[in-house]
Amino acid sequence: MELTFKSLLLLAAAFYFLLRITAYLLIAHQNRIFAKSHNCLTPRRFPSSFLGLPNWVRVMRAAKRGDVLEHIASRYPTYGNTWKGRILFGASIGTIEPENIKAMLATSFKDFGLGPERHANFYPLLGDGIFTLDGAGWEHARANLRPQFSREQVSDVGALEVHVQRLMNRLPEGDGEVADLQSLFYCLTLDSATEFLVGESVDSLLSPELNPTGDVDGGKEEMSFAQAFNVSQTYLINRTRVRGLYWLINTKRFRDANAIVHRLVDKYVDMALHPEKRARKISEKKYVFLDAIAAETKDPKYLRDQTLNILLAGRDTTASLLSFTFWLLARHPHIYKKLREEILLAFGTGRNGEGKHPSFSALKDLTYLRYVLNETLRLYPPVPLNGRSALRNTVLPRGGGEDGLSPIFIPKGQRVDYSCYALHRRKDLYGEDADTFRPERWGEGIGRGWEFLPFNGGPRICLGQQYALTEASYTVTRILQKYARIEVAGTHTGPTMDLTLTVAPKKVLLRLWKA
Ligand code: HEM
Repeated sequence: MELTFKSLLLLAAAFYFLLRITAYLLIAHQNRIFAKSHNCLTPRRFPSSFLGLPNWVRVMRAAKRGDVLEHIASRYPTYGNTWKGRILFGASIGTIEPENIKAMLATSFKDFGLGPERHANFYPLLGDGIFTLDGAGWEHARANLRPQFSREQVSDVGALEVHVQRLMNRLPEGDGEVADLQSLFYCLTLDSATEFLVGESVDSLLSPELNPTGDVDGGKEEMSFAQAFNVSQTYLINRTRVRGLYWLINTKRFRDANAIVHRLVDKYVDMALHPEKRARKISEKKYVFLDAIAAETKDPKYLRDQTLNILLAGRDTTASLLSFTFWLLARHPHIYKKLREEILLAFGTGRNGEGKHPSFSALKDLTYLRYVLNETLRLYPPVPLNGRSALRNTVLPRGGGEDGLSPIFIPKGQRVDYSCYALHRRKDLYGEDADTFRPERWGEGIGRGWEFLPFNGGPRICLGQQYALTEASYTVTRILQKYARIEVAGTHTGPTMDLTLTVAPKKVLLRLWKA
């Protein structure tokens, strides 16, 4: 019998599919043996018709409405603290079980990573940096950053005072006048983070124009940086939502925004490579991250990637914490009053030479302030959604079976998502009033383990935790020293939260009174 080209092609295709099916069955068999030997049971199913397409549409609709965090959190009470389903064709596992998160971040750290998808998705903005790398690249990036966060560096509240003072100068002097604190906090954290990390501040709080959306836009390069940074991050989260199809979302707007962000960072990289171009001399006692890595390599792309990753970490997270703190305080006047009493007792009003500026160690003694910040981080963790990918076949300790108490099998390549937003609102962990802002609960012995994770845990725990808490404590203290009372101004319609890689309230429009 003579074989035509067409029949040869058909034969090859059949052989290929047979090989694929055999490989699939073999892997499924091995996985079953692995799961059985670890006593794994199947997690509860999250309904996923049509390969999870309707689930994905629901997420996209919630994102448009601005309530995607609540939408995701609403799955847990119905389907258990760990469930498995499908979203946009792929298998999806979600968990808010502290034991599982602890396994991914600490006890089985080597079995989990950020995964290749995160690297490829974030690469156009962040390149190869601490937020995109696993393994040796991550270890190196983290080792370079560690000296930046020594106690000596982090406790320098004098460096913060300059920027906080500029923020205060932009607050209204007349009693009962309105300010949008959210946009000011984004400028504050950008200014202080650039000074802290690259040795020179962008000084956005000195810009004459601050537009009300939280972006600064004064026509100068550094002014459009904030806007571009927001646009780029919105694209990154949208790319994450379409999973393996992230490469389809690569518009000119995304590329332009990335280019603007890169241009600003390149300016600092250039200064680090040519210190004679610096406007200000940096104290030799100070560790400046960018200068330290520039002494190690002259590769501008490497320097840009490392710097941009840490700027991303430093700006939005602390601005989110500050914004939500004031958003909540304005809605709970008795808590504002109690917190102010603690602050005035320790430091006075700081006005006309009366009282004093808070020191690093004295700030740490303010118990109620710590409770208020913890409670804000609990209800509104700045990084509300996170996840890890399995680097090899592995196991998570909880979620299997109807009672969810048995281990579950996680195959290599599987992503597991966790929501700190939902975890922090679990009623069995925080009580029936878990949705209520009640700082006093932090005096009742809660949140000591893996059920409170605003800064993550394990070897990849946030490096900037102390710096962020110091900046937030200092800023809250200085504002409360000055203002006796705050009130929500006007009613804001539409989505109340902005979710990119971090979450922040859309606006924090407040009226402020000095007396
Ligand atoms: C309230 C403020 C902050 C919160 C809630 C926060 C939270 C987090 C979280 C959840 C992660 C883990 C991210 C992941 O899994 O990919 C993280 C990582 C990190 N954060 Fe923060 N962060 C804050 C402020 C800062 C600041 C101000 C800096 C630096 C100036 C910083 C530096 C870092 C770095 C370098 C990492 C990466 C650690 C690693 O992968 O080894 N953070 N942070």
